Amino acid sequence: MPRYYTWNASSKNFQRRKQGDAVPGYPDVRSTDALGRMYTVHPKNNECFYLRLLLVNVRGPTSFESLRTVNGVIFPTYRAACEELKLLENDSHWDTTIAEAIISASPSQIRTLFAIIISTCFPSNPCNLWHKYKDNMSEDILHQIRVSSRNHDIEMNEEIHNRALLLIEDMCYLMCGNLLIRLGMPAPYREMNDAFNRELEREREYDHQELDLVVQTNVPLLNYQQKEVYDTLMKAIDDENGGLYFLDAPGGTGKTFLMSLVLATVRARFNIAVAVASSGIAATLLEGCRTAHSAFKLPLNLQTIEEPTCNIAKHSAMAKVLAVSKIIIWDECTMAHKRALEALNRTLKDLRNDSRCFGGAMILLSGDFRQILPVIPRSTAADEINAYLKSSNLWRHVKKLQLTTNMRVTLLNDTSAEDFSEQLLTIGNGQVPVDESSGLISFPNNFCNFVSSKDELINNVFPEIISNYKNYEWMSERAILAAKNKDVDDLNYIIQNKIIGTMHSFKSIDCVTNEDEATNYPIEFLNSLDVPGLPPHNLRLKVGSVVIMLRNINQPKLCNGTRLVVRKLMNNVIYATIMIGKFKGEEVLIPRIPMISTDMPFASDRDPIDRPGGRGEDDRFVISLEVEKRRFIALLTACLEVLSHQRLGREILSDKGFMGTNYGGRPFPKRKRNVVNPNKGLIGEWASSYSEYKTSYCGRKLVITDAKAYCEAIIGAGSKVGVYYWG
Ligand SMILES: Nc1ncnc2c1ncn2[C@@H]1O[C@H](COP(=O)(O)OP(=O)(O)OP(=O)(O)O)[C@@H](O)[C@H]1O
Repeated sequence: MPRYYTWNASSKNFQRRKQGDAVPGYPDVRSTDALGRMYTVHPKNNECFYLRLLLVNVRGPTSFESLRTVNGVIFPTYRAACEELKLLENDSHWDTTIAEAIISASPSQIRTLFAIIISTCFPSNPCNLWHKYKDNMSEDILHQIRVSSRNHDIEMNEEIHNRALLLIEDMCYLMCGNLLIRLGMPAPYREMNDAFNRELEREREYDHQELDLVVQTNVPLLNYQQKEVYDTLMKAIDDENGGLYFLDAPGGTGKTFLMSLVLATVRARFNIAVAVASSGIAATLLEGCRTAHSAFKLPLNLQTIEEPTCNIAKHSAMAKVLAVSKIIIWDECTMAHKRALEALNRTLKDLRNDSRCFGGAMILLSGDFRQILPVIPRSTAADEINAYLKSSNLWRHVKKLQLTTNMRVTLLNDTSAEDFSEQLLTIGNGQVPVDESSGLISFPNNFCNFVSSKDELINNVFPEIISNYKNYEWMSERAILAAKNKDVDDLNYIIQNKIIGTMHSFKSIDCVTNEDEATNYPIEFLNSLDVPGLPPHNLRLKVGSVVIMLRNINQPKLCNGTRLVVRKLMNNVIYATIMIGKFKGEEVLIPRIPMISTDMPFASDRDPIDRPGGRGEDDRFVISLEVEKRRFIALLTACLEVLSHQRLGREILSDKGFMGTNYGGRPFPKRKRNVVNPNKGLIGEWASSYSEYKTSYCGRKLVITDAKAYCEAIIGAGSKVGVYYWG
């Protein structure tokens, strides 16, 4: 429109341009290269909002009617057309999700899908869904009853539905810690089966004979070091004096083997042993293991709380479990924030009414500090060091146990594997010389096969992918890791194109949860953001694509890091087969899931999966972007990082009212250079003169590397500030 027309403010209409280039064939028409900008519309302005949504999503519409036409059907309203195009979230979505699933899924798969939906997706009327599909979710129970009673005339009844509800409630309790009644569902009738004691029962319902057999078979296999550690731990458990132990062992030395054996020994004696891990994927390696955050109900914002505690009520089932457990094992603890361990310490003291360290409980930490330290977004190396376990006051109580013999190498008897493991240890121990000018290290020549291009890398890792991609065993053995999301996207794109089949596109539905902010954040802007921890707005998948879950939705089966291969793609559900771990080969259904990013001031909903390469293909569903005023500094950081268009950045900031050439009334400092905040390191380079900052910074996207620290350094923490965005 602006190309051919200008707005006449006095007559309030558009008029043809009088200036500009002549348009061949139209003597009176002139055009310019002006770009049009659509007004943002508040969602309450219903049809206008949906019309705008269609305008930014439908390509090449020729009329308003063609905008409302989807797959040849003309819809009566813009809203209906948006719904058909899956641009809007609505409650019927969950209905269609289950309707799609029941075509080919088993009743137990449908129950799991239903439990995931009501635990994580918050449908407004879960009861209706239950009543509509309860028969589909109970068919296997009816079948079992018919077989066991040898009576095929038994019909579906309340008792059978109740059994299905009990199974769903158990799953929901593990997924989100809530009973069905709290999720808007009818409460199942439990006789002796008190829901409160479920947690305790779960920790006790192991096959003790099987565990005994594991212990008898594996204890004689332990090598000398492992046996020594095993005996020390078992003696400490028997003495019941508690203690904090750290099993320091590099990869392959048999940590998992040993810890599994300790867990089996304690559980075989009808005692409780709690196993947790810092990451979902590590949790899949130990029997009955969960993530530490979920089991201990740790706060998510550990970085900002000085003295956190676990969110476990003293009379809850989990409190009982922790109070009577003989040992608590925490795998990959080296990735945990020190405050997580401190929170556990405080909570255990309280729950066990014991002022000793960890309330006198026996804690076994395991991990390898050569591997990944706690990940703290937008932090410096110093922040990570400050957050890791060794900098906690509790560390002085640690009794160290060590394993050094690499069992993988010993068992394989492979000298090249031995060399590789030694090289890894040398790097991990910091013994490889660092190049002083670049701060980088060089790999030894025989460290690995070096390649010169992405194509060569792909061909080496995925040779003959066209004929091999259906072989899940082959696919599960290989992956390419990349440090940057952009590289992951590029690699995924190339690899997916090599797979035969139709590419399906799953687009997220992004919105601001606070409707008042809706006009400040147009949907196309939200779509353009690439938020850490969330899948891309347009997730493209093929049957055969390898994906990685980004969220723990059904631990330990479906957790952050689980690799799956896509078997079937439907509009609302993905059928996938688990490729690794204890549940390898199991088929699962993954619905679209609302996701809210805690990493940024955005709340975003997307499906949690990742493509071959590393980051994880999620099909994201709804991104609700929540911007809180008190977190606007973080938003600024986000804007500075993600906006590639200066004008857009400038407008957003000015729309919010934090635009200006000074900060909180103070003039912009011009004289300092390389300002260093003692806590944050270098936070930005300041110009020495007005003309220098005008010329050298003009048009740069990332003048400020850490907006929060920057603002705090200038006018103090917590102050209201505005950051001028030069453009
Ligand atoms: N004593 C043992 N007897 C037989 N096999 C063993 C023994 N110890 C370890 N293994 C085997 O060696 C391999 C490596 O052990 P494990 O996975 O427990 O090591 P890890 O220290 O946990 O390694 P990572 O840190 O890489 O996960 C496994 O296949 C395990 O079954």
